[in-house]
Amino acid sequence: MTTDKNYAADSLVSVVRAGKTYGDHHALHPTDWQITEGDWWGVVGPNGSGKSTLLQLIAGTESLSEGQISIAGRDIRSYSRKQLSRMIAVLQQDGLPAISYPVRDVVEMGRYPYQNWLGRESGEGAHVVDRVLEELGLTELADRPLDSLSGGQRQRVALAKVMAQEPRLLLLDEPTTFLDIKYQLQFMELLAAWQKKSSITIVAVLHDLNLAALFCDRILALREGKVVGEGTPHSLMTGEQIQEIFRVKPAMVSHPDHSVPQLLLRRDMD
Ligand SMILES: Nc1ncnc2c1ncn2[C@@H]1O[C@H](COP(=O)(O)OP(=O)(O)OP(=O)(O)O)[C@@H](O)[C@H]1O
Repeated sequence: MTTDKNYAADSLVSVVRAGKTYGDHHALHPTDWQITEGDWWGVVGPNGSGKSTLLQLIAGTESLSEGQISIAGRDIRSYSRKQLSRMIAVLQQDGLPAISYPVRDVVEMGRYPYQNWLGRESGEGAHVVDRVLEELGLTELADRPLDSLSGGQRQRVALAKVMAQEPRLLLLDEPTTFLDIKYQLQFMELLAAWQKKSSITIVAVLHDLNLAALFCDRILALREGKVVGEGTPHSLMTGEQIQEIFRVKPAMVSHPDHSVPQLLLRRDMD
């Protein structure tokens, strides 16, 4: 195993001058970012600011135009796809299509990185699916086809599938977009419980800044393909910085239970 010299000892992910260009358009300008193992990062920014691009580069599903990304001290390009999927799981905003597969079968697909070419797995693996179904309250739905579930239940199954994958790093791209407020909160609490138990590292692109402030340890803000802020919710979510990043003037309040900054939108009174 080759160890990369830019790798900080406690970094799970090391992003060094990493950039992505499509034609002559810089989707992501050269970016530096260190993600410490066990942290929960929120990635925020306006539409088209490069959030998904950054996530895809870390997931290894898009190739770098410049710079380097290392996962656990090794250049991402040196991993096979199967090796990467034992380390990294990705969940999109509409994590699973409404197909007629039973819930259990879908969650079992998360075990693919651990199966041999016959689709079999040795050791503990077989129990993982049962445990995950139980933890996410899906045992009773295990035999139901996915297309008979609500969008919120389906996103919970998508979470179960990535949990069954047992990754060290979970990348989420706007995972709560299609969920109502109850399911949004439930989804984030399930993530929080999982992180507490397993010290998994989480990177979540979130449009909802209030959810980001409630759940994330740290926030990375992008604008026009560049990092324009990085820090704790307290340090990043000030009225001035929100205005700088999003070009809206919010009213900021402190959450009455958790003392984190929360944002209220203001109507344009002019
Ligand atoms: N495959 C592609 N080909 C060409 N341009 C792309 C491609 N993917 C992204 N881009 C461009 O790169 C820029 C960043 O896109 P990206 O999807 O990373 O932004 P984002 O912050 O995730 O946006 P949103 O919040 O709207 O999802 C945009 O201008 C987008 O049009």
